[in-house]
Amino acid sequence: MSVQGKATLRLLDKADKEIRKLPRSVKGAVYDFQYKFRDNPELPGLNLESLSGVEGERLHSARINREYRALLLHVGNNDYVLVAVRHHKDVYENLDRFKHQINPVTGGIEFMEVVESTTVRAAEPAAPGAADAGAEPEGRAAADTAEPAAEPPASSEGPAERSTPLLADYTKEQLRELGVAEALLPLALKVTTEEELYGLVEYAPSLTEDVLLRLADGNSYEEVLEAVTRPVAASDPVDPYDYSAALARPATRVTSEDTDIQEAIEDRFSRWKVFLHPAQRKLVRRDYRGPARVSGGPGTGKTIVALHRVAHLAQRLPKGRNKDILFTTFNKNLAADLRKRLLELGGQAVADRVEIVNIDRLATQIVAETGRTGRRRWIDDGKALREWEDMLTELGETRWDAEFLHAEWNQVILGQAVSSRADYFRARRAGRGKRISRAQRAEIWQLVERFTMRLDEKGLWTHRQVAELAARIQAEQAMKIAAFEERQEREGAQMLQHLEQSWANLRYPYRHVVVDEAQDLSPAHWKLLRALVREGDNDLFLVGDTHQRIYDNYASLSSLGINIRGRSARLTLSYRTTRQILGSALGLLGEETWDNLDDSTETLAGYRSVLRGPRPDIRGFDTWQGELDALVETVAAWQREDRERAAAATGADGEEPAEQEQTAIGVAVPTRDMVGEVEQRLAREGVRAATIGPDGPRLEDAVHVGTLHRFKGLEYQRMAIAGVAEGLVPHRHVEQYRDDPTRHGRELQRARSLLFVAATRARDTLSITWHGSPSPFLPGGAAAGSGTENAAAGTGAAVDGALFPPGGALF
Ligand SMILES: Nc1ncnc2c1ncn2[C@@H]1O[C@H](COP(=O)(O)OP(=O)(O)OP(=O)(O)O)[C@@H](O)[C@H]1O
Repeated sequence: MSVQGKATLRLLDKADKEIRKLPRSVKGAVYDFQYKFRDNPELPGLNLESLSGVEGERLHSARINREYRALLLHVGNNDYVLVAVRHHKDVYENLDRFKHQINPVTGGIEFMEVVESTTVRAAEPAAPGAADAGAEPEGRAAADTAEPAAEPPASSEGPAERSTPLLADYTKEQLRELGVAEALLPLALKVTTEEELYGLVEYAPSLTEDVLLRLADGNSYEEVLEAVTRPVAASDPVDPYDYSAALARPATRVTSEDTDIQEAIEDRFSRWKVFLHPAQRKLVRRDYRGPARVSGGPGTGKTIVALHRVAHLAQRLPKGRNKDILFTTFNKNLAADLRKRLLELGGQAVADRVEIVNIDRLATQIVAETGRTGRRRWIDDGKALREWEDMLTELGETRWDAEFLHAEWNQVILGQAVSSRADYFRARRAGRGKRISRAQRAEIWQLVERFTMRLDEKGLWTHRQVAELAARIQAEQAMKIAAFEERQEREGAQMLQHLEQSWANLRYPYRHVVVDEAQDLSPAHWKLLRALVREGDNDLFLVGDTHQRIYDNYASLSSLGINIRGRSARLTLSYRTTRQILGSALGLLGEETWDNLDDSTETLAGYRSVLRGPRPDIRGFDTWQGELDALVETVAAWQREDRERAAAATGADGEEPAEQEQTAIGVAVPTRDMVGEVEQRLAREGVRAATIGPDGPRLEDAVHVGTLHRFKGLEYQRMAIAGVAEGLVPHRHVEQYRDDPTRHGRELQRARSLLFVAATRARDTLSITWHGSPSPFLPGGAAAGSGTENAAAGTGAAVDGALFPPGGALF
């Protein structure tokens, strides 16, 4: 080791959590320590030494202050990785419990603490004096097990159950093949209770944690191998002694910048920015020979992958000032959020190269630039339908009704970006029910032409119309480019002399297009995006989940010139939702099948979480007023609890809690009227509330109230969904489509998705309530869990006794 050289000091996954839990004064000392260490690790005051005292051992300790020590792995040269910060009393005894290895399956560096008495260890804070209240998932998990309504404590199990190890069906060799850390194998095969298992995985490497919880969930060896281990296995042979090579592998979850440690100390650290899961990292960095798609259940980090992908592509652009990357999504407020987060992730240099705009706005800009249309006013579907009705009345037309024509125009003509009568004769009408003849198609086409002229004359248009027009404009542009390039190839230099300026400026606007929330885009949107970027390597990158489709847009990408075959991947580990919420939310999806944006089906197989918390609470009331009263009480109680927890986290010496996170609470209801009522009631009880509008929440620091739609893409620690009643979820108006089974089925599926989206916004706590009769989407037991308006009667749902009940069984 060179004595004069400066050192690099990185932070290993999970060590940041320990730092965040430390009292402020200790954090200050860690802050000074990392500066000094990087400048000169040999500084005498730092006492850098091999922990065992044996020369050449990798695990070192260094002095942070009188009481605390840093545990460091020496990787090679002056490269160190900070793996833990501990009180000195917890460092020097029983050294054998600290283990590190290069995982032979993934090739990543792992550090762990093997604690025999796991149950006790799990309940302790990371270090003496540390505040554990604001802790990240593990901290939450430990606290949550105290809830009486949650899983029964381990001690309630009978002696017979205690003695059978949870993973008795597996061999050491199988666990090893799945990537469980060698040092934890004996304990993993010994644990007999859920508590012990959680104690064990708290300080285990992430892969071990994921594998063990999945097996305990009842998944088979093969399933875990497929869903968890294979996606992160090293692609090259692993040398278990080469720590430098291991440091560079995606499986080593380590920060790259020195400033990351500072951010962890200052509570500005965002894990998503640095600790990508190896499966996420692979998707971000890969070179794709064409369009690629990433799917995955809610909270699996699709948006995070899209953000990193954009930053990765931006960093590889040739020097310049053009915005060569388009990053788009469906909603305006989500585009604003992406802009903020990309800046946070990549800084101004990256943000300057990226156009971030929601898809409809992009379409509007493209149309406006051509000057083809003049000033127009937007109308929504309701207003467009009234225009149809007026037109048919004026024409005395009775063969077709307005509702049918509007749907045909939206779903078939605009929906598939059909731009000529001839194309309409050929258009697929899948999902439209009633068959129509060629002569009838001719009649419909004529009426649609009349209708669009009528809107033109009145200066009106719909978003779908603009998307279709923009797609047409851009497709014409792409054809011109192709013609130009063909000519250029034929005529070469000769042609350049005769170039008109307009031809010389022909180019695709973007080199790369990245799309978030892909499930909600319409065929016209896809046609537009396809024409904005040259077909080729890394052209289009899409992330989305069709289970979360909440607008009436369906697309078959391959029929739109976007071929993702062989370039599709799925993320399966949720970073947002607890296992309990995830299981219940999956139950809301029923037995439906979902498409994969490409004429085939999509599943959520393997979708899982390693976080845990209380089971969702589901309650019924006789009337909406009774439900409202309970809702307000719940929200007030959550706020009280969070205030008390924050107060308890204040150190004994009055020191501020180390991690002060404002608890975010969301309240979703099915209708706009209910939003108003909830907001008023909360305000009356002195709870600060704000509605979520089209641009997002009107106030950050308040309880957010909105319709189910408005919660798309958002995230809350505590989430209440009220009014999940018959007639409201799904809304009774879907019954008007009873005679058209395809349409009816589609409307029902969308309503399920909407409830699924709202339920999966919750991180820790989820409450679902209803009045009258429960929504048919709530599993059968909902009615049995019903209470009455008389307060305490509303009880949590009956709980299945299984250790980790399968998805959907939790209600
Ligand atoms: N590698 C990671 N490390 C830490 N946190 C992560 C990671 N990946 C994602 N997250 C966190 O998980 C949460 C969900 O991520 P994200 O919003 O990207 O998921 P999503 O799949 O797009 O969700 P949805 O489909 O529900 O909108 C966020 O809080 C995000 O910061």
